[in-house]
Amino acid sequence: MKKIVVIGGGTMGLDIAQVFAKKEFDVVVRDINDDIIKASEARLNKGLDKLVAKGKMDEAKKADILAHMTFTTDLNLAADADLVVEAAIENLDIKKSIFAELDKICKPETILASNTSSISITAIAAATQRPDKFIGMHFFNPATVMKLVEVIRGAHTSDETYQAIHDLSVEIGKEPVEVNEAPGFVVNKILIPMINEACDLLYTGVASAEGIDTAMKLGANHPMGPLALGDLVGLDVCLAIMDTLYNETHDPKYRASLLMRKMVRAGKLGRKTGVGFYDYRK
Ligand SMILES: CC(=O)CC(=O)SCCNC(=O)CCNC(=O)[C@H](O)C(C)(C)COP(=O)(O)OP(=O)(O)OC[C@H]1O[C@@H](n2cnc3c(N)ncnc32)[C@H](O)[C@@H]1OP(=O)(O)O
Ligand SMILES: NC(=O)C1=CN([C@@H]2O[C@H](COP(=O)(O)OP(=O)(O)OC[C@H]3O[C@@H](n4cnc5c(N)ncnc54)[C@H](O)[C@@H]3O)[C@@H](O)[C@H]2O)C=CC1
Repeated sequence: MKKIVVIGGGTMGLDIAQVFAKKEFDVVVRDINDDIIKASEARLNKGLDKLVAKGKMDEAKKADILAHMTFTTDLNLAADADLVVEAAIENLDIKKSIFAELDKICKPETILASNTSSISITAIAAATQRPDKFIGMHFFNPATVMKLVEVIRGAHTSDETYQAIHDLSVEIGKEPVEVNEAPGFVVNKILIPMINEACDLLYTGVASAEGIDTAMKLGANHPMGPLALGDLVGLDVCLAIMDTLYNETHDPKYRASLLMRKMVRAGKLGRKTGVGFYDYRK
């Protein structure tokens, strides 16, 4: 495997691309317009500069990573890719339309992977003529730091495709866990309802945001509190995951918190919009 295309240069796409580029794969990041692509490239430069300033990376490695990355709005650059990892927004119809197009553009051997947080791999794969070469490759935020990759088999994923993505995950320094398709897979089935519960605690006035987060940090030894984590993930992503869990199971325990939905409607998505449960604009 040599050339990898990442669809979406947002929170996850940019970090995933960086992980591959660090291991010297040729990576293309594709997003929908020039402004977003420029902002994504600027975020990459800023992030790498920070690592250099902290002495965690030297200038030569930074230059090497940049040399392995291309930013574009042109999906046709995926024609000769060995792998495409999609990290666009958490919406089935959008993912299906992206993969229907990729299926026509990419060479027949290209593996198509989605970084979806919760959506059925089988449902997305149905937009293509190659469901055997379709798989979930689910990274965790921040993807440059978190060790896990959930490797998710859809109904038609071949063993060959599974093995290729398992081996690639090991090659980039991650720890793969094999997962059979189910809404939310493993981590998000547990983690996102916890964030949802934290929203309800805040909504019902049981404790302040700081109080809830401090309680979970000190009482459960979590590295960050659930509300701060919701802000890191993005409340739009959390809400999309809760809605998938609910719509797939109709189990009321997965009903999204009214506060979470209200905040998404208000555009308070967390770090990416500058405001969520906390204010990041300073
Ligand atoms: C929604 C989904 O589908 C799935 C998901 O992703 S769910 C979310 C999963 N993620 C989590 O649960 C994250 C929980 N939080 C954590 O693990 C930690 O708070 C954290 C890794 C984010 C930060 O860790 P921390 O110890 O508080 O901060 P810090 O000391 O600054 O960072 C630890 C290391 O990560 C690095 N780091 C932190 N954030 C980083 C980033 N965004 N980019 C690059 N490096 C980063 C730091 O440089 C540091 O590296 P060293 O160990 O080499 O010094
Ligand atoms: N935020 C998180 O913590 C995690 C998110 N995910 C999943 O990763 C995916 C991306 O999430 P985020 O990066 O958080 O979202 P984001 O909102 O930060 O970024 C999404 C990006 O996709 C772009 N995009 C939308 N349509 C596109 C298209 N047709 N082609 C190319 N780019 C397109 C948007 O312009 C945006 O830049 C989602 O499926 C999400 O569920 C998975 C793991 C963790």
